[in-house]
Amino acid sequence: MVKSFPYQLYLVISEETCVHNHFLTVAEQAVKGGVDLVQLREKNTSTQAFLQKAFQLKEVLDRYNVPLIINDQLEIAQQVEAYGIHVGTSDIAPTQIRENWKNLQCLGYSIEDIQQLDTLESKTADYLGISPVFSTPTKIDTITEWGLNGIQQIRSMTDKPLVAIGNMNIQNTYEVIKAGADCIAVVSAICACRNPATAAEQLRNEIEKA
Ligand SMILES: Cc1ncc(COP(=O)(O)OP(=O)(O)O)c(N)n1
Ligand SMILES: Cc1ncsc1CCOP(=O)(O)O
Ligand SMILES: [Mg+2]
Repeated sequence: MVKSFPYQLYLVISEETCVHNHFLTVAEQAVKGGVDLVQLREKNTSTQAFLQKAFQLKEVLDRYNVPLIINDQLEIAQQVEAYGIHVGTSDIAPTQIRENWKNLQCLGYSIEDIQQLDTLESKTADYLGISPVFSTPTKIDTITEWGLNGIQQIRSMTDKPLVAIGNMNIQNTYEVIKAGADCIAVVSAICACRNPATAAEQLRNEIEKA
């Protein structure tokens, strides 16, 4: 379990969302621009291809001491010795993950409705993903669009680190941090840009203003 969560700019990446550059280039440039945590989220690849990408990405991130989180897939996360895993309500439960991965360092769990906060699964997580803060075409199978009020409400109910995800960009980062998020997570705001380093730098500046 992580004792602290010093991360503020979290890149959630897949090969298909990287429009202009190879995903490994995007990850490296984003880290140079200020990303301090990266999640590999491959939804449309075979297990074998996911595993290969995870090894490749870990090799890049290790050079910069940036931790790797794997989306959904416990076996892949363990095989690549990732820093952690992120799961949601339709995935393997956090309590089950803890039982099966003894030296897991960081477990992220998506919060999709307010009742979930008062569950053992949420309490087992190291950070909570506010999912989504704003609706986004990148993930359409969502339940609650939390908005700024939702962040404030969740902030008042838990001391866990809160990661804001869903249509996060340089226009809304400042207010989302002010509302109580500790970290922002992005796909398109970095992966769809021609210059991932500049995109990350601009997001970082907004975080630091708050
Ligand atoms: C940081 C972060 N927050 C939320 C999510 C969404 O996870 P989940 O609800 O399991 O949905 P999928 O990503 O699996 O489609 C996330 N991946 N990362
Ligand atoms: C993975 C995920 N979980 C909640 S919203 C989302 C997608 C965020 O993508 P974008 O940053 O492009 O809106
Ligand atoms: Mg999931």
